[in-house]
Amino acid sequence: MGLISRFSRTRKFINQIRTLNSPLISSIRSNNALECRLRWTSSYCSKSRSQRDNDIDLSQFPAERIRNFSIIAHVDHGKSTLADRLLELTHTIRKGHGQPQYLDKLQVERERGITVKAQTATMFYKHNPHTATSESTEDTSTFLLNLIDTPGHVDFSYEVSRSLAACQGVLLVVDAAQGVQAQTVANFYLAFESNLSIIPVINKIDQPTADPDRVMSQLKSMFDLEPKDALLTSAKTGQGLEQILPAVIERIPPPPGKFGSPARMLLLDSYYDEYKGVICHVAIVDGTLHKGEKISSVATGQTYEVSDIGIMHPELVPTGVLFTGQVGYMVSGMRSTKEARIGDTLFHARSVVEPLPGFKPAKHMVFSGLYPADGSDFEALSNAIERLTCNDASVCVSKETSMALGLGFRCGFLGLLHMDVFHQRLEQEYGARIISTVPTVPYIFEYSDGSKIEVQNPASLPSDPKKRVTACWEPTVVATIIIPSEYIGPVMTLCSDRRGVQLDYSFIDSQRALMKYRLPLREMVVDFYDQLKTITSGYATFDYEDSE
Ligand SMILES: Nc1nc2c(ncn2[C@@H]2O[C@H](COP(=O)(O)OP(=O)(O)OP(=O)(O)O)[C@@H](O)[C@H]2O)c(=O)[nH]1
Repeated sequence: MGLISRFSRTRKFINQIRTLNSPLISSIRSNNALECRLRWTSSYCSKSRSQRDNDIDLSQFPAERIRNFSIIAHVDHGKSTLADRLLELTHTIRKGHGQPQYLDKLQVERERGITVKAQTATMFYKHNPHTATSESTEDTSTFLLNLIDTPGHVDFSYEVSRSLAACQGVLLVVDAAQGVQAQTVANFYLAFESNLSIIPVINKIDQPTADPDRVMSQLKSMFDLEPKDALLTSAKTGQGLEQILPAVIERIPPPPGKFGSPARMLLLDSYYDEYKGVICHVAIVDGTLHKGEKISSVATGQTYEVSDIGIMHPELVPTGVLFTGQVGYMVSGMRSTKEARIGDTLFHARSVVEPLPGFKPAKHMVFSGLYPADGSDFEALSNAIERLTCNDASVCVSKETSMALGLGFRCGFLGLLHMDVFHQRLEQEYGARIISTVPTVPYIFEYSDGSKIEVQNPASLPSDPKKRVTACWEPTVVATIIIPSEYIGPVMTLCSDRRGVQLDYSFIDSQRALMKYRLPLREMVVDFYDQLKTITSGYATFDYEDSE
């Protein structure tokens, strides 16, 4: 379904919700919250804390017995289903746990069947190097595997690049019938540029239209990945899944790092939990971190005491310690997620360490105004936005006022789907009732005196009779489009109608073409994706990145 039509469908849904009366909304909201709380508490309380602390001895897992890997793919090629099967295979979750796409925890992810937030799960797996299959043989060693399930949609590629920083390898999942698609290309290059080991997995081989040989030759011609290295699987029927974890262990290197050095870790993600406060996901690059120790932040210079530390197995399981190469969570008395800056280096207080490279800041592509549906609800909306941005730090927020709508906020998003998901989460998780303005893209204006200004909202362009606007720049993106060859003509016409400039044009096999265009972002924000899907009968796939 087109991005924009998904958007308009949700708007319709939002309008329907607005017509519900507020006591009903608040009762739904409190029931949801209660249900989540009960689910969490029952799994958490099923064992006592000390029992769980003692259950898992992480000192058994030196770096050589750890593998950190991510699952990357185009939208809907089966990442989350595959992640489920691997969690079942390693007994991390029960088979038939009655909750498909286990790691897609948000309500919006379940309703839309998409992943928007990367999730990590630690698994333990007995591997026999001689048989390359596992379990119950004598010469086995147990490995600790950290699996990171990532979103497929272009708007959330920021989540993918962050996840890859904690990994040494990836499973590149490709649908056996659809073959390589636009986000397969984008994700492959993210992994390739990070020097990660890439294991191609051709999934959905159970489909009648599956053609693994064609996909293998696409992988060879586009990415130089050898056909013999591809694993053929069906996450639906379970076929071929037994080869995956042995391949992860044998083909992905263990995490590097210095065991004896002071603790140094990368802050991968953070979110706010009502009971525990700020929970940070960290990758321990060097050294060991125990509960009770003090850590400092390179970004803020603040020092904190670690009050809880452990792994996601797949829920939070305290272990009291994390060693070099391990990925887990840490609670340290940070009061808000603003203190937990994603990409920050945390280290043993009073030690001297080299900061880790961190991440590029998220780039906001579209902006929109958010106003309370009822003007008197401004405070409630303000609270809801503040709480949600604690769990989605990639949104930027500033206050603004509109003549018609009163006091509100201008928010920057990574793309239209991200904006839509943020709106939906505000309504579903925080019961906010909002009116949002038409999305805009940021323009840069230059004045006759040489000064420049970035304007996200046309209404806020200052008019100063003493200064003349001499130049104006609009943001552009580089779009990658993959289409069956019969649609090349109409797609070229669409792109040139939208002021696109062709940058590349090639064939990925006898039936499919790959085109690259530089396009003004504004053209895409309107209805480009819907048009593209319409003129290609839904066969086009599309990805874009900022062209600067
Ligand atoms: N026939 C078949 N269907 C599959 C297989 N694996 C996954 N699916 C289905 O494909 C659809 C998408 O699967 P997901 O696991 O949600 O895909 P995803 O890549 O995680 O999707 P995003 O998170 O949105 O990027 C679901 O309806 C799955 O049931 C498979 O091996 N065979």
